[in-house]
Amino acid sequence: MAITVSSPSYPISPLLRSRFQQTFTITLNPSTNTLRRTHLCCVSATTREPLYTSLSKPVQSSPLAHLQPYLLSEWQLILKGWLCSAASVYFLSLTVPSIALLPRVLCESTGPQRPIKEGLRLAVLAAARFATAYLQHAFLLEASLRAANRIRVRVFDRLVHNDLGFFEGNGGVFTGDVAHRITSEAADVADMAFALLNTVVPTALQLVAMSTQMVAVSPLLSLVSFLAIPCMSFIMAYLGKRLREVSRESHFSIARLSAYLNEVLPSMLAVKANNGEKKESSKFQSLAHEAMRDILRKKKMKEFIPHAMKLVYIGGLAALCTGFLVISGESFDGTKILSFSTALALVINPIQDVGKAYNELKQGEPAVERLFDLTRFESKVMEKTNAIEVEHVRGDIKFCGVKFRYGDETSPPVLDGADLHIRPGETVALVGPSGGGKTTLAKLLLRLYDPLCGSILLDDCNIQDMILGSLRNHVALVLQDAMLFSGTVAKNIAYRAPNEEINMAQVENAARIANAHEFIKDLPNGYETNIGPRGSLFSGGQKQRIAIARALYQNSSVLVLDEATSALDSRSELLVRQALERLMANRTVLVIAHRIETIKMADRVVVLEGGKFKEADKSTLFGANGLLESTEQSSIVV
Ligand SMILES: Nc1ncnc2c1ncn2[C@@H]1O[C@H](COP(=O)(O)OP(=O)(O)OP(=O)(O)O)[C@@H](O)[C@H]1O
Repeated sequence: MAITVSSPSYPISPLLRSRFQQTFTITLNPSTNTLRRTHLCCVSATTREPLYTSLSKPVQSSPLAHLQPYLLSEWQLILKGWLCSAASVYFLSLTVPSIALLPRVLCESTGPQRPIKEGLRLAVLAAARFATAYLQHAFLLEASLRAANRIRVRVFDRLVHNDLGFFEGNGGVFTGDVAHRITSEAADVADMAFALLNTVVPTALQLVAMSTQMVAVSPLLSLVSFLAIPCMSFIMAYLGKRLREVSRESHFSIARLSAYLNEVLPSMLAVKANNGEKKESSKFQSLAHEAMRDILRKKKMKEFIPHAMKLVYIGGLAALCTGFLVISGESFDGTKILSFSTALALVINPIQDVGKAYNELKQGEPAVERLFDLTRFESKVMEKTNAIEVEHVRGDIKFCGVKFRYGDETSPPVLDGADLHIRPGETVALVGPSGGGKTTLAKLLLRLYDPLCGSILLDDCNIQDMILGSLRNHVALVLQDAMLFSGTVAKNIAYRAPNEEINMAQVENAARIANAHEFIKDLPNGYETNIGPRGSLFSGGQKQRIAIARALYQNSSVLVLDEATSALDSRSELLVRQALERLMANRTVLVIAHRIETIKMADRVVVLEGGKFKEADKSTLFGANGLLESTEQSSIVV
């Protein structure tokens, strides 16, 4: 049974809320009528294109349920922390009567011996209390940080295994937002875990110990004192709800700020070239102001809650105790009063701690939800359980009636029954109008997306039957944007190899063939030079040659090449072209061609238009009149 509800209870940023219309399909378990799964379908308000895939996991009502397994995995540290807390409370409970006795000892003793002895006893007890309290904090802090780190690692691991569609915007989450969740919000989760661990047992122990002392002095007055607690619970519940809302808003504003920075900083070239500095500064200012306002609201609320609780508790307590004392006429001696009030003060402290922990809990809840949201998207590209490892391929590629579209049925198909056979060792140049689906075809060949119908065969084996890693080992991809990572040149060329298995001889050989060795050897540390973020140290042509060296290192039988459109100077162009020719030799190559020379080099040219392939004749393509109609529309650089 499926119900579609229009008002989502699922957390979503106001930014997304304003952009997208959401539809939630809640599936009920037919036998028990209980909520089993939530399928989330987020569609664009304008195109109605789905932006989320379905949620895969049963709904867990409480963020604490998410945290539980990670905390349990740190049980040894938690146990140590709680044992230290028990010891700390034990020393505290010995300290309280000693403090109460001290004035009498001072008044009654004739020599210095007894006060010194009592003073020393108190000092030892206080030192023991502080030492055990410190160890309690240290163990619990380590447990919560380790648990949060495990969550962070797990979330990232799920994230990198998501479909490419998730990162291409179909997940409805901006990359800056993702980075914010994994860094800053995971830190909030650690604070929340610590607050919980440091409150549940230690506070309960201290409350029990101090209450016992109070009850021992005056059971009735203690009972009256505890009556103030329910007043506090109401206030705490109300303020906690408010804090949760305020906290969620502040998470969203920071996430927006982070997403903005993530977008604008790598695009500084475009900003500067378009005189956009002022515009971007004012955009940042407004987002930063929004974030500051929301954070301030959260911080004020956080500060307010423990004080409000303390005030309510002490106020209620004073009223109740005074009323009780007046009515009952009970009287206390000095020691009893001191003992009772010390214990009472030490009850107020943990109650205040409960308030603070409640703060952290309410503030951490949205962070837990947002963090675990990232693990809920289910990949559409799934590896079959009986998928096969293919050792060697000749490079025979067949696209058989491939149909594909991004989004739902309302979006137009990018490929519509496309058929193409590329024989082993053949170089096929793919041309066609911009937006015709050339890059999409490359993505399908690497199984970054699956076709809606039809199949893609590599050496007559459906790529959906192959282990994903095995397929991607046999198909190398060289993109227009070289996509280098911060790290050394060697690590970039041998990106596929684990760091410890980099074969330097192969790296150097690949670099030589790719015409990259000459400039690499002149770098300060040669192959060990750090290339800066996204290879900022290199020119466009150098980056392309490193990307070609990377593909050569991979040594796959099939090469998919999205030729760069950006023009290089003639020498650089020649070096890149030579490198490409060497890379393409003895491989099956599908090249998304943007240059006439590449088309001339190819064995065949196919035009991708209207979602289908058409064979083109090279001689007519470069006839006396120049370019054919189809190439005129395409992005061929002449
Ligand atoms: N991740 C995506 N989500 C939704 N639509 C997409 C996505 N990627 C591409 N498209 C759309 O699919 C169509 C084909 O895009 P594709 O990038 O494959 O074209 P192309 O032929 O490579 O274009 P160009 O030559 O300009 O690079 C375009 O209409 C594009 O808007």
